Amino acid sequence: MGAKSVQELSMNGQELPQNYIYKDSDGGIFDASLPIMEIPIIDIALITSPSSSKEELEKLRSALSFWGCFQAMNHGIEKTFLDKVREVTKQFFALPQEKKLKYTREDGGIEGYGNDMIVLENQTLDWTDRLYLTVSPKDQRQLKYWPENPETFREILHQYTEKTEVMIEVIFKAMARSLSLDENSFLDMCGERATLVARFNLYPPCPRPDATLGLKPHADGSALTILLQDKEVEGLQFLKDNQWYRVPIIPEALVVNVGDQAEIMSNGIFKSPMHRVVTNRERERISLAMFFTPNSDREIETVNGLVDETRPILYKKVKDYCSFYFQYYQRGLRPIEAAMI
Ligand SMILES: O=C(O)CCC(=O)C(=O)O
Ligand SMILES: [Fe+2]
Repeated sequence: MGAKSVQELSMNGQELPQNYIYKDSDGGIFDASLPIMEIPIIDIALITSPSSSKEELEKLRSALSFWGCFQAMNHGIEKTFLDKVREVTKQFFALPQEKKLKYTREDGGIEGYGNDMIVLENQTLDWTDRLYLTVSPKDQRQLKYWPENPETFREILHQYTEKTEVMIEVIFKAMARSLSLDENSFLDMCGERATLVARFNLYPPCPRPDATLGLKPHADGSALTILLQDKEVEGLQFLKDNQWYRVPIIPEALVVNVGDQAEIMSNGIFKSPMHRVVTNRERERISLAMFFTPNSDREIETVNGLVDETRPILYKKVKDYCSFYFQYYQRGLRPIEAAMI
């Protein structure tokens, strides 16, 4: 890692480096008392079978068209297991710095442990350290970046991967059914070797929550993202009609959001929502995002059945979307705009 980790900066308690500060933040826009979001709650058990509850499917369609996200409950992953995932995440970041450096991201690489990647001069940096790992397909795992400490880290991540994959399949099938499409429409387009990437995020306490962001505003480049939030510390916010909303914590729930590639596949019916993470002066926050992304050699386009005279096609075909994603992200631009017709 070139620069110091955010964790080290946080522990030093010195003046914040200038490149973490938003010059136009105007004091206080990030930690203003924003409204709490009335984020829809979807019962996954009710959308699992082909004979799913019509009502719950309609709720899903409406949640993803309005907000682009929901809290998943009753998803089949034990509460105690989610706690274990949070625990190993915290334990990893709590290791002494020299132990974590073993997993450091290489220059020009994406996987591994590090802080915000610098792709632009004058970029405002995110107040976060992260560990980024491809978890599926299995033969794509680069185990040299997988922590061996805490001892159970790898096994828990492996199990969490399998559970998340089951959930993603259920959700994608239900999304298709909610639009009266064949249930495999979206999954088939993603391909058999779709990628699942785990991003563990640590947001250390920050002396200037008024002028820094844990994560700058962005929409995910994935098709779908499953997020495990910190159990106690809030920070995630979604944007809707120019207003930011705080996401409430439900410890046993997982936050699911549409990514740009599912917005494209659904011809814009499902929205890939803008979101950001604010920092906290006193407490650190962790989260784990699982990004489900079509294989990079797949052409992604609007699926059959979602284009007609009233709804013309909105997006071009895209391929290897994530390869240009970061350049846009760091400029504060939306990569999906490059795909708009
Ligand atoms: O930490 C969070 O709550 C959100 C993380 C996120 O949006 C991401 O990793 O893309
Ligand atoms: Fe995100």
